[in-house]
Order: sequence, then C-alpha cells, then structure tokens
Amino acid sequence: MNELDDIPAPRGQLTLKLVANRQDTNFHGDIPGGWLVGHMDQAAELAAGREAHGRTATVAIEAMDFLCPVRVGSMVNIFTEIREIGHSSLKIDVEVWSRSPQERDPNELHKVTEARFVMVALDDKGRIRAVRQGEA
Ligand SMILES: CC(=O)SCCNC(=O)CCNC(=O)[C@H](O)C(C)(C)COP(=O)(O)OP(=O)(O)OC[C@H]1O[C@@H](n2cnc3c(N)ncnc32)[C@H](O)[C@@H]1OP(=O)(O)O
Repeated sequence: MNELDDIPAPRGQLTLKLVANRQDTNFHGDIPGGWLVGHMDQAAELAAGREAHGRTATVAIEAMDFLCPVRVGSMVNIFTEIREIGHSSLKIDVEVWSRSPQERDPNELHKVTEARFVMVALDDKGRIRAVRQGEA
C-alpha cells in the first residue's frame, strides 16, 4: 500500500465523454440530475450492448447520490464496469467524473456520482434473451 492507493480514481472503462452545455441547463442555469442520469443510462446501454452483442434495456437503477455539481463547460467522463452477468441480465457500475473548465490538468477529475444499472438483453421482438449467445 502506498500513498497513491488513497487517491480516489475512476473504476472501469471510459465509455462516454461529453461537455455540459448551456442548452443542457434548467431555468436556473444549472445542470439537472436527470441530464446526467440519461447519459449514464446511455453509457450503461453501450457497455451492455457490447457484452450482449445487441439490443438491451434498462430494468433497474440502484440508489444514487450526487456528490458535487456539474458546471457548464465541464468535461463529463462516464466510466462503466460490468460486475455481474446473469442469464438475461447484466449489472453494470457506472461512475461519473467531471473536470471543470478552469482546470488545466486533464487528469484532475472529481467524482460526481455512481450507480449500479441492471440491463437485460432483448431479442429483435423486444423479448428477454440470454446474454451469452447459444444459451436458451
Ligand atoms: C418504461 C421504459 O421505457 S424504461 C426504459 C427501457 N426499459 C424497459 O423498457 C424495460 C421495461 N421492463 C420490462 O419490460 C420487464 O421488466 C423486463 C422484460 C425487463 C423483465 O421482465 P420480468 O418479468 O421481470 O423478467 P424476469 O423476471 O425474467 O427478469 C429478467 C432478468 O432481469 C432481472 N431483473 C428483473 N427486475 C430486476 C430488478 N428490479 N433488479 C435487478 N434485476 C432485475 C432478473 O433477475 C432476470 O435476470 P437473469 O435472467 O439474469 O436471471
């Protein structure tokens, strides 16, 4: 164990990277939580779709807390990590880390939130199917 082990760092793969823009704000000029949740959902779907080779849908999003605000102009980085694969479902941890527009160091990220997403694999008729192809 060294000093670096104490520094919080994103877990998982960088799946989505975007900038929070003025048009994403609410009428107070703030970025709303729902904007972030929508992008987290998109990242979870990308990760699930890659693993399940196709269509997936969100079944559940476990509890989440927002630790700090995302400001307009911030770079938002969304990381995903597949934690569990069931028969038709995948549990994916999604973390959001942001970098404010004033921050010069590209590695200086602040954790905004995290949540576990449960996704299910769907066939082309929208019915649940096995994640692993070849399974019933
Ligand atoms: C309204 C919207 O548009 S929301 C956005 C898009 N999402 C959707 O459309 C999904 C809407 N939901 C549904 O259609 C249904 O809930 C379904 C088809 C996903 C699941 O239907 P169910 O009858 O619950 O199916 P079933 O019980 O077989 O569950 C399927 C899998 O999901 C898992 N699952 C279902 N609900 C949950 C939950 N709340 N939390 C964790 N896992 C869950 C099950 O454990 C199972 O996993 P496994 O196959 O790996 O063992």
